[in-house]
Amino acid sequence: MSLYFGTIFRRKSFWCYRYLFELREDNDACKKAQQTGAFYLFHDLAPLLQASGRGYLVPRLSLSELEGLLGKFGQGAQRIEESVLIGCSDQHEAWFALDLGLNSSSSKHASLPKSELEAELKASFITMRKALLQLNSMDSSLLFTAQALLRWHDSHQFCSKSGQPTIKNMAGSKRVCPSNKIIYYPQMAPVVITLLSDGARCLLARQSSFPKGLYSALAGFCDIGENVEEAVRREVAEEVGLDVERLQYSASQHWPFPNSSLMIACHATVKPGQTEIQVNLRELEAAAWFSRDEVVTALRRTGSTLQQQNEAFPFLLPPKLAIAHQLIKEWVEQTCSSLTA
Ligand SMILES: NC(=O)c1ccc[n+]([C@@H]2O[C@H](COP(=O)([O-])OP(=O)(O)OC[C@H]3O[C@@H](n4cnc5c(N)ncnc54)[C@H](O)[C@@H]3O)[C@@H](O)[C@H]2O)c1
Ligand SMILES: [Mg+2]
Repeated sequence: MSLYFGTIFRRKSFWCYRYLFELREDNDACKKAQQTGAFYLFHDLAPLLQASGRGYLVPRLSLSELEGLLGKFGQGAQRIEESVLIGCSDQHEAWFALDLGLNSSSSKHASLPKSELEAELKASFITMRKALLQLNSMDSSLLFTAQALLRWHDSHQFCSKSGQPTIKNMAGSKRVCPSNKIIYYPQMAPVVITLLSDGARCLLARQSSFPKGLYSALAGFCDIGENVEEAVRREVAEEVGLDVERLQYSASQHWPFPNSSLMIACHATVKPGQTEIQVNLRELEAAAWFSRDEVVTALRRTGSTLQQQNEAFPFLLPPKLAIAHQLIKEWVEQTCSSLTA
């Protein structure tokens, strides 16, 4: 079993994109790639991690190590066909993810006992929410992809038209209904996330489910038929009763919660003088304008974790991995340069 320190996930090369495309299209090539590939393990959608100092390392198994492990638990190599392709290295080492703890109704294989697996692997299956606060951006990106794909396969075992079990291709990039040939592809839900500014202040809000003191940018799922601009205007109006004046795209991020979302992050401004917030209490617990100084102080306190949270720090911002954090940081930098210009 080898351990990675997060140096594996960076922008893919041209060859890597082409290789992954080939593996998705060709079941035999994908099966062959498993022989020299590496496997990331999950148990009921929780990734296998190994505590190291203040963070986690992500263990990976070779095919022979995985076969040995399955053998110890009385399962054959056929189980490996449930794995999904999640990436590759520039040296064409393919990476797969396999969940040994899902209890799918159509799976031929039983879920393996978590604590025995953990003892055997000398590592633990940690929920993604817990791991999120301590993983680096490279590892988290790969694990988010893996979890999203594994979750999608688990919940798309049957054709919604015929009711028959669907069949996964080797890479796990699609499922097909054998009776009517309908092809199902993994899906993400588009979500807009907007940092609203009145020039001097930015608007942050919190839901009652957030950790104590945590405020974030306004977020909301796109409605069917909406474009990004419409979704931003609607969400801002629905949640805080304000009109968006100018809108600027910033960046995007795949986010695993609650299922699999594509977060589309934007900066927006309100018309000068039109800043009175009407909080929609069905959606939010609170929303308020924060000055640049207040945000700068809160950013200084926000590491990659929320561990500092306590009574002495009433105002917290999302962790570094969240795109909300990046939006807020960008706004601080922009207001700083406009102040000095
Ligand atoms: N990465 C980040 O920085 C960041 C920051 C804030 C929020 N988020 C994510 O954005 C997501 C959306 O924000 P929100 O909760 O304010 O959304 P929201 O304002 O649209 O409110 C959520 C409600 O929308 C409805 N809804 C409509 N389509 C849905 C779908 N496809 N899936 C689930 N619910 C749907 C449900 O009734 C749900 O209760 C959250 O789940 C959160 O994880 C990410
Ligand atoms: Mg919302």
